[in-house]
Amino acid sequence: MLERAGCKNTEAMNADFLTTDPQDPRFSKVTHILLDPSCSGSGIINRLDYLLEPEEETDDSQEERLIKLSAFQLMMIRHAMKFPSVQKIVYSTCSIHATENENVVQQALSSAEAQTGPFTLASPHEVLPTWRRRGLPEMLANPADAAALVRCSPGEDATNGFFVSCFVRCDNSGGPGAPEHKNVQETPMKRKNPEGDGDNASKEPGNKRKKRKKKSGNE
Ligand SMILES: C[S@@+](CC[C@H](N)C(=O)[O-])C[C@H]1O[C@@H](n2cnc3c(N)ncnc32)[C@H](O)[C@@H]1O
Repeated sequence: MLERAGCKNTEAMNADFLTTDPQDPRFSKVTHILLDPSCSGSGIINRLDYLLEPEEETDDSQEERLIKLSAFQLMMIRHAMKFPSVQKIVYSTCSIHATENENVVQQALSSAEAQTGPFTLASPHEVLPTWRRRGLPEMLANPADAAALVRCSPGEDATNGFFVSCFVRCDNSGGPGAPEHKNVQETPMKRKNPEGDGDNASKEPGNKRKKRKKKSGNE
């Protein structure tokens, strides 16, 4: 796949990212990390879904699965933040659930690794600025951060459901490289309805569509 994409300066590794040592000299020049980890895949619209019998999945079991996935996703971001030269980390999912999206981003921003980096969200003008649908403000400690997040809503954006965020290491000095806002707030998680009950989420057809066969993740 890398070859087909024309990548010339890449080396594929078959390894568990969480077991890689950020201090390994091989990674000392890693400046950018693209993290697209396993997720629920709830944003993927399968046009053949209607042929399958919906599998009963209780709200509790779905919630439990999302919580497990989000804990893993958060671990991946926190691990990425430990790489000494990393300047930019893009975290994406093909999930429509705030549990795997805004909530993970919020927890990552409040993590010890983000404070140490320090890392914050890239400014909205650096993250697909012309894309209209942004994150869910009501799921974030600082609602203004929603503008830095990108959402794609199946059925509304002619796409599958997708979510993109971008963490950047900020300049501690407050100099030209410093981002406009810092992520120093603790996380008052708004998780009563983690699937997003705000303006954008309530319009997401993916939240309403019929239950799909349970998958372990979109791997
Ligand atoms: C959503 S898919 C990525 C799809 C990829 N971006 C593409 O376009 O083909 C998630 C991938 O993360 C891999 N993955 C899950 N846990 C991992 C880990 N701990 N270390 C490395 N890769 C992992 C899965 O095997 C899977 O290939």
